[in-house]
Amino acid sequence: MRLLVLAVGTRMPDWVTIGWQEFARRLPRECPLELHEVKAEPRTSGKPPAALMTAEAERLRAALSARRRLVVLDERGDDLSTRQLAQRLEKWQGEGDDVVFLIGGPDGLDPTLKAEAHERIRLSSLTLPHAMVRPLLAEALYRAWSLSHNHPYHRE
Ligand SMILES: C[S@@+](CC[C@H](N)C(=O)[O-])C[C@H]1O[C@@H](n2cnc3c(N)ncnc32)[C@H](O)[C@@H]1O
Repeated sequence: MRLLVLAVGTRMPDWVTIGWQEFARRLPRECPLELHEVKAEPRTSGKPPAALMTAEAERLRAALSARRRLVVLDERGDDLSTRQLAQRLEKWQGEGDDVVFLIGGPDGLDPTLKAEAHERIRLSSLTLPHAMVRPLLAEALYRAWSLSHNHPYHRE
């Protein structure tokens, strides 16, 4: 199983890239965590947020492969404990599909993408900056993997 994070926005600040890499590189070869970025629509275009999100959704869809489980990161999604996330990862691994985690841009994700997703999860009830979600998600996935594999990073 591959874990792919598909995110709106390129040219992230260094702290985002460093934070992402810090955790993504810890995942083992049999469960790699990869990042794929699509361009955000320029916020200077004067387009309304819905039009910006539609354009970004087209780019996200173009980057999606056919056989994958789609998980949307959304502040209104389901709350998962680390154990629940670990159980999800184990289940997805058993099903054999790659898992794609979608992170929206500054205005969020187009509602049609949210509707298409198999799951919607949140990392907090707070609205987080989209850039910050990347390292937080990488850490959460590494922690969940650690729990499943009895790795000292997270044991219960
Ligand atoms: C600034 S937020 C967009 C907020 C926007 N008002 C909305 O309704 O989605 C940008 C992206 O970051 C992610 N995000 C923000 N807060 C999150 C949270 N608490 N949990 C999970 N993902 C979050 C989502 O993917 C969202 O599309």
